[in-house]
Amino acid sequence: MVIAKKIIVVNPFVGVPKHNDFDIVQEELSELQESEFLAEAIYFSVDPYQRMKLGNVYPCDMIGGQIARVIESKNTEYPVGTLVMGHFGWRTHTITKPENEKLCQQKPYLYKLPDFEHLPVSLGLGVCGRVGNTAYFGFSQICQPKPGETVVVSGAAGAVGSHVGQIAKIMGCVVIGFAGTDEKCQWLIQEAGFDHVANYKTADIPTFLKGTAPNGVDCYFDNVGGELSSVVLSHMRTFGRVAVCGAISTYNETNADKLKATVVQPSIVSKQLKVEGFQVNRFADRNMEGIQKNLAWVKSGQLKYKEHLTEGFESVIDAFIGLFRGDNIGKSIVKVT
Ligand SMILES: NC(=O)C1=CN([C@@H]2O[C@H](COP(=O)(O)OP(=O)(O)OC[C@H]3O[C@@H](n4cnc5c(N)ncnc54)[C@H](OP(=O)(O)O)[C@@H]3O)[C@@H](O)[C@H]2O)C=CC1
Ligand SMILES: CCCCCC(=O)/C=C/[C@@H]1[C@@H](C/C=C\CCCC(=O)O)[C@@H](O)C[C@H]1O
Repeated sequence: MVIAKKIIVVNPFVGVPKHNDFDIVQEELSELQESEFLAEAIYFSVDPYQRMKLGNVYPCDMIGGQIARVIESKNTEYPVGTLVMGHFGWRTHTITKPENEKLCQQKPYLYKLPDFEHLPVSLGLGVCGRVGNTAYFGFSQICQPKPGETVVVSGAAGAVGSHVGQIAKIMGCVVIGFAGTDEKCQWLIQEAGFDHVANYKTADIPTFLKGTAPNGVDCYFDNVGGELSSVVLSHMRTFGRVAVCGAISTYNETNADKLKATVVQPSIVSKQLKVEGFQVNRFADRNMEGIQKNLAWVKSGQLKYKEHLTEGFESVIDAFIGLFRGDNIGKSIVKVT
């Protein structure tokens, strides 16, 4: 009999998640039924949405994607040795079957990894997974960029942001990024090929934008929301497009006054902006197309990736808290064993 270790959340998060919001428990797994398989976790994904998408019943299992290997199987489509991406949560062992898709909010719930050749399988959680698809579909479909246009990316040194900026360069745009440390800004210029960057914690943002986007911003890919985004909106060009991907600056906010909308409507009306939120689930039926596109860019060297790797099952809690301290450059992942 297999005993799985899993992380549960014991109470709703208040403000930044804390270690004592979590507990580690064991679960006895039953025998495999027809069409089920047993998967063993290799890497966990660490993502901001995990702060926002738990249900109303506590304790509950922590949600999350993982790369896992099939170690026992009663499903011919998923023989022993198959590598999968699955939304199994933070747990070492999982018994599942493809039909469980209907029980999961995340789409797709489960798929076999394509052949990454010499590249690490952990890329299936980042640049060649749903995060990569967030960048690829979110930017290309929502921003509809054209060569020569000026693109601003917030959260630029993170998993999604660093990817969006590089696609924008591939598409011939001028790319401006905002990140939270000078080290991140340096990496964005030197490695990721951004044209201009600023540390949003220390820069005079209006002056920086006037200097780097004198004719205004055509596309804004927003990962953070809040005040920074209000300033960027006021620097948009007529008919600019805004892809609202996330709002991490608000996820831990407990002061209700700070969650009231800053007045952005005059910018939207006067510049006739198109502002559209999206969730990558919308593009689930094109999941493999996006992965193959990003994989090809990685293989050709046009798309660089960086992973922020933490090791050990239990350390995933600290890696998660670290997202909100800005610990990571690129994709935060945890090697489970
Ligand atoms: N719509 C969708 O389908 C999806 C949306 N998302 C969203 O995209 C965004 C980026 O996600 P992802 O790339 O995975 O995460 P990141 O890799 O960007 O990691 C989080 C980063 O956010 C920054 N950050 C943390 N707190 C704040 C704050 N208070 N204000 C501004 N920045 C902050 C930190 O960087 P720094 O040092 O620069 O502050 C931190 O490193 C998130 O908002 C997420 O929710 C992600 C996936 C799918
Ligand atoms: C106000 C809440 C905004 C949350 C925005 C956000 O981050 C939404 C994300 C999910 C998204 C998760 C996608 C990629 C995560 C990659 C790793 C993985 O687990 O596969 C998608 O599931 C729909 C949004 O809910």
